[in-house]
Amino acid sequence: MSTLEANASSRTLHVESQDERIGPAHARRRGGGPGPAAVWYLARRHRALLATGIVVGLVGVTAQLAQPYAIGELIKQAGQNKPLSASIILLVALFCVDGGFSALQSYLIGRAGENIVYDVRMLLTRRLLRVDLSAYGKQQQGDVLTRTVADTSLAKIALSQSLAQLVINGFTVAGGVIVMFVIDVWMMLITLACLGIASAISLFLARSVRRAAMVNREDTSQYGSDVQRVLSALPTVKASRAEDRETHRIGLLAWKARNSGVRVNGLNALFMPAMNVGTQAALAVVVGVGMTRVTRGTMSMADLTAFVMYLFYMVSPLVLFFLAIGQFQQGRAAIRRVDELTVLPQEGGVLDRMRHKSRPAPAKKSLSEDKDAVEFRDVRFRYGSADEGAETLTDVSFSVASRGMTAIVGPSGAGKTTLFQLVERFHALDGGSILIGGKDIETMPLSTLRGLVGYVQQDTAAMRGTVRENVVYAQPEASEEQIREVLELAGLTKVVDAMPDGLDTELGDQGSGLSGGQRQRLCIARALLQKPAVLLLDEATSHLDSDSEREFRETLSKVSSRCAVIAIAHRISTVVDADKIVVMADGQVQASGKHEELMKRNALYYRLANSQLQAAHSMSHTPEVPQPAHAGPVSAADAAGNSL
Ligand SMILES: Nc1ncnc2c1ncn2[C@@H]1O[C@H](COP(=O)(O)OP(=O)(O)OP(=O)(O)O)[C@@H](O)[C@H]1O
Repeated sequence: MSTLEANASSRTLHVESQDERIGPAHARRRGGGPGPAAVWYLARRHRALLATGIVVGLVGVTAQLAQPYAIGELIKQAGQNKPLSASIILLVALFCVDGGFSALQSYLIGRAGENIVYDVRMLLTRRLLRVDLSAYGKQQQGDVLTRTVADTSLAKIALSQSLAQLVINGFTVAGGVIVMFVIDVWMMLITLACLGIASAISLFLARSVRRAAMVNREDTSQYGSDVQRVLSALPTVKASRAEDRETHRIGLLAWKARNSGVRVNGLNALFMPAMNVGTQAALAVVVGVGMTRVTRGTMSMADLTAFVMYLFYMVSPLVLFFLAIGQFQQGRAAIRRVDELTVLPQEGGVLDRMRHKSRPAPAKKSLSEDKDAVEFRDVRFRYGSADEGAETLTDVSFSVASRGMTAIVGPSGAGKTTLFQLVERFHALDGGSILIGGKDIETMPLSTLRGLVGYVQQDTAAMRGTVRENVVYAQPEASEEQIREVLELAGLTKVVDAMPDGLDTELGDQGSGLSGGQRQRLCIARALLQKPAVLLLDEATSHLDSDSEREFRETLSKVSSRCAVIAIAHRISTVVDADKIVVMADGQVQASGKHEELMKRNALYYRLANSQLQAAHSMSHTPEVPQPAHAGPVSAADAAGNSL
């Protein structure tokens, strides 16, 4: 492990140990409402570095403030023909302290900022990877990305640079004010009155900037989400000739973001004039009143000159101070957006994560042959709340033996995929229970559960990376021999051997570089490598040609002698040999049994199977399948959309 990796991982562990305290704890502290201030919590952990940076900056500012005095002394010494060496050394020392300390301050504040943004991004990464899928499904992916990348950067600037600027320039202004008070109280009160009005206007502007910045962040995020939506479906956009339509639609969002950005800039731009008008007014009044008092003899010319010099000296820090307020307010808008992401519900809950930490997944993944591998007991589930529609699954009950293949068939939308997702605990049940090896999955740590179950999804998920990385994704420590074995089982050996770099060939996003069928087989190889006790295959053969599917069926029969295979299948050829077939419709189990039985006693199964047998018959001229008395006509929809 490199030093960089070692540092990162030790830091990650440190941050991880504090992770559980963030979010819920803060939400509780504020009465359970939104805005858990996780970002502030993480920023506070770097307060020592921030404070050091600010103190170093203040030393630099003090050295800067002392320079006019040292120059005055030098001129005085020169005027009196005295030796200049001491004054020159003092002046050079002040220059060096000023330069050196301001460089050190920038470095320390920048470092603290990077530490904060690292911690925030690690927190977000962990939380997003453990997010409850139902909650995540409601988010726009582009928006999540904007919050994770762009908003965290803005938060970093606010929590490091802007905060430091506020303190250092605030100190400079306060120092100047005190010196000016010492020179002349009345003149200072007049100055404060003029600057006070300008400051009040600036503070009002700062609040408006924060509101406008929040709107601008949302608009920019919407634009980002839409660009992401279109880019992720670019071939569809092109094939649908939707480029102009999408350009127009995204253009409108870009225009909206542009307008809110212009508003933020406009409000920001008012800062300078507000302060300039204030300082110019103060200067005019100070010079007018000062000259009158000098004429009357109530103020010396030297004091008036010093007073005016300090007034000039104060202008720049004062402007920077208010600019930092504006920048800080923009950052607060970003911080709020990042905080909102940190409170997305997490799957499994704290208890599960604690169990997971103290008790890693067992190495042995086979289930006892005596017990059912999976048992669904009166499972009820709906997406969303009760008033959002009917139940997706109603009282689903069936069991799956620890060896052999169980096929699930049924019309599109019957709830088959949902059933698999419930086994993986992607969503919580509304009623009933699911048992694996006789144990309720709710009582298992997620890592144990998901170690027992291999899942090949309907939309196969290959990733950017090498073929090897894709295959070993769930089992990173797999040996070369094990990888070769599963590639052979999945019928990928020839494909991989023909690739330029074999197993180390790079694939693009979503596994581009492979055909749909090859991607599907890659995902099957990945699931097989895991040696699961239960293998869930969601239409895993839909992209395979007949030869590959036949080979894969042979693989399945080998695999199903070692574990339970549950396959959602849309090909009759995959289903006929299954040890058990479960027929689902409208979220309920209609019937279960073997192919021959169901052909005789279940009308839905008969229709689903027969549509394919008829199609096969018309292609191969095989004898017609006899229709039982109860069977209805086969609709085009049945033939096209059914999972069989
Ligand atoms: N994330 C979701 N949010 C809300 N409703 C959903 C979600 N996913 C699925 N559904 C709904 O749940 C029902 C069951 O969907 P599911 O994907 O389980 O069906 P399926 O039997 O696997 O269909 P197919 O054979 O077409 O894949 C459908 O009516 C679908 O619209």
